[in-house]
Amino acid sequence: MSHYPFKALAAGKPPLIPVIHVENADHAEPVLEALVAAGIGLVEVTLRTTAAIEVIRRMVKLGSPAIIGAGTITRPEQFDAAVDAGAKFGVGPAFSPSLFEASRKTGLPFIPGIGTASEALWAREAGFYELKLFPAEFVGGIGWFKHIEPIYPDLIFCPTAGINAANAKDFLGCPNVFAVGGGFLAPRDRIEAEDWAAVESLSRQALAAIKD
Ligand SMILES: O=C(O)C(=O)C[C@H](O)[C@H](O)COP(=O)(O)O
Repeated sequence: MSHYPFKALAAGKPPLIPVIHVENADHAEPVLEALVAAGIGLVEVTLRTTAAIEVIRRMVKLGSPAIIGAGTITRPEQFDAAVDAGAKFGVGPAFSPSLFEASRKTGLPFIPGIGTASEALWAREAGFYELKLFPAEFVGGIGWFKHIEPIYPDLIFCPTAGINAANAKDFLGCPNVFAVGGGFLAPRDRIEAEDWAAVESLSRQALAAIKD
C-alpha cells in the first residue's frame, strides 16, 4: 500500500483544510455549501463537539465534491464512528499505538499529530508518512520543516494551529508540506453566527492568497 493515502485521496484539491467546530448539526449543510462555493475541497470536522458525527453524516449525504474527514481523533473507537458516518480520512492532534491499530483495522487514512523529530520517527516506524505538525506555529513554524526535510525526506506534513491566510503560502512553500489546516477558513464564531457569507469570503481570500 502507498505510504501516502491522503495525498492520493486529496489529489486535485486545494491544499487548505478548514478545521471546523460545529455545535449545531443544522449548520452542517450551510457551512459546507459556503466552503464549497469558495472552492474548498477538503474539510475536517473536529470531533470536539457532540454533534460532530452527525455533522459528518449530513455533509457526506449532500454528495458535494468536497472530501469530508474527522478531526481531533484521540480514541480508537472514534474510527468506527467516523467511518460509519462516511468520513474519508481522520486526523489527530497526537498518536498512540491504539490509534494506529484502529486506523489499520478500519482502513481509514489517518494523519497522526506529532510535535518532535522523535515522534515523527515513531509514526514512520508504524507506517505513517503523512503527519500533522501540531501545534505548528508553536513547536517550530516554518524553520522546523526546513530542518526536518533532509532527515526524513520521505515524510510529508500538514501543519495546524497558528496558520492563517497571511502565512499559509509560506508553509505551503516548504517541499515537505502537503497541506495546511486551521480554523481561519471557517472560524467558530462565524459558524455560530450563521455568517455563511463570511465563511465563503474568508475561504476565498485564503485560496487567493496561496496563489499570489
Ligand atoms: O482539533 C484538533 O484536532 C486540533 O488539532 C486543533 C486545531 O487544529 C487547532 O486548534 C486549529 O488551530 P487554529 O487554526 O489556530 O485555530
